[in-house]
Amino acid sequence: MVTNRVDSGEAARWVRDEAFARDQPFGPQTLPYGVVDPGDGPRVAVRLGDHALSLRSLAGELGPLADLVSGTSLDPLLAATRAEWSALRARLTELVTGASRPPGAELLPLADVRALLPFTVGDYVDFYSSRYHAENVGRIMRPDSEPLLPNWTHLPIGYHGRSSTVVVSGTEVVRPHGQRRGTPMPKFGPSGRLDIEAEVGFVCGGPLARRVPTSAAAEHVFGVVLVNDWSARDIQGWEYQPLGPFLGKSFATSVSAWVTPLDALAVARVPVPDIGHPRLPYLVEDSPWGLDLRLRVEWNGSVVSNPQFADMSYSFAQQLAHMTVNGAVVRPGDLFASGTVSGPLPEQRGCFLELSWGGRDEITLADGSTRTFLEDGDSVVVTATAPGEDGSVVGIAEVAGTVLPAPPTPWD
Ligand SMILES: O=C(O)/C=C/C(=O)CC(=O)CC(=O)O
Ligand SMILES: [Ca+2]
Ligand SMILES: [Mg+2]
Repeated sequence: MVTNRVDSGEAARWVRDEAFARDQPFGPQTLPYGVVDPGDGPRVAVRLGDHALSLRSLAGELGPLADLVSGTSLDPLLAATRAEWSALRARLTELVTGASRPPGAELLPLADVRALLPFTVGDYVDFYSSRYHAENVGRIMRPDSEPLLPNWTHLPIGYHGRSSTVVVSGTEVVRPHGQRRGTPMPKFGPSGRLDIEAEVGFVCGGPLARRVPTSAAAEHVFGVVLVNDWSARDIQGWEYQPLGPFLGKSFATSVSAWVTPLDALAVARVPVPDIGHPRLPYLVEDSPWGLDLRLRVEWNGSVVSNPQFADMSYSFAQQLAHMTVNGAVVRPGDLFASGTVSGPLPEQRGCFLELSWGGRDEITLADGSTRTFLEDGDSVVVTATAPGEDGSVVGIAEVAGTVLPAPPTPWD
């Protein structure tokens, strides 16, 4: 039995003040959705400071909207409409900023719950929409060619990934085995160049649709998560031509446990950098907007990079329009990632391939140790913040992971 941990009788507001301060990244201006299990089963919740507020426990206050959040995943909520998402958020904002506690409201310390993968991941796509990342990777991996191929400025390059290996923040990541370059035979064994990619993921919702125009993208995107697209660069470097990444990226992709609704990011809208030439009509937006999300990458507790999502060259509306322009459908639960977020400055690079320039330059961590790629036992945490209303800060929940050693080779 879960006890209700809110002490009654607190003045003014029914939730502890520290969860409410407007400069807290997870105050009432944020209210991201997730699924937590305190030990007696999962329930949908919103994060408030360092607590999870169970929405099942607020059913009596939510009217017909309660059905969207009374189960054990966000799937029914994602399958609803933007009007319902906005109505639910408005009602929750009222409830969490109210003076008195709704009867039975269950507020659980995050330290006492397990946060689960909050929705069933449908199709997973990974884009490549940072010009800085694409140019850097081109220079590192293909030093004798132009860094950008001619198609890059005309379409958001992407590939279809593996949704069954999308895992929630905190899940340990096992170093993968695979083939890498070797003469006369390729080598096989644990990856020696395990890397991360700091990205922003868009969680789809709303009615099933195809050929989504840029103007309708917000009807089909519920919110955002942070993504770490773990990448084995030696496996990738040998296998990726001509069809793109395959086993070098399909072993694990981590996402935040909390989905920040687009409605929480209204103040964070920023223009998308100009691509330098006209776009084809299906990629034109009246006023293309990206998001001013400021990412932070920590490697074993040392901050090694601060990528800015505002530097991305394609908006999520253009990515969704492109993904569906051929008649492919988008469904609730589909996830598309932005591509590695990198900026013009070295300290804004969103992967270790770039930060170490292909393994050439060592990165020094706070404990004095040096790295190029990940070692067993290393941990990476990516966090982000965005500007919110009235000078507040909106937090985008962390995506964290620790590397476990590779198991024995399959024939050992
Ligand atoms: O071959 C290349 O240029 C590199 C491709 C990637 O690493 C693909 C990828 O995951 C794209 C990204 O996250 O930006
Ligand atoms: Ca990626
Ligand atoms: Mg991956």
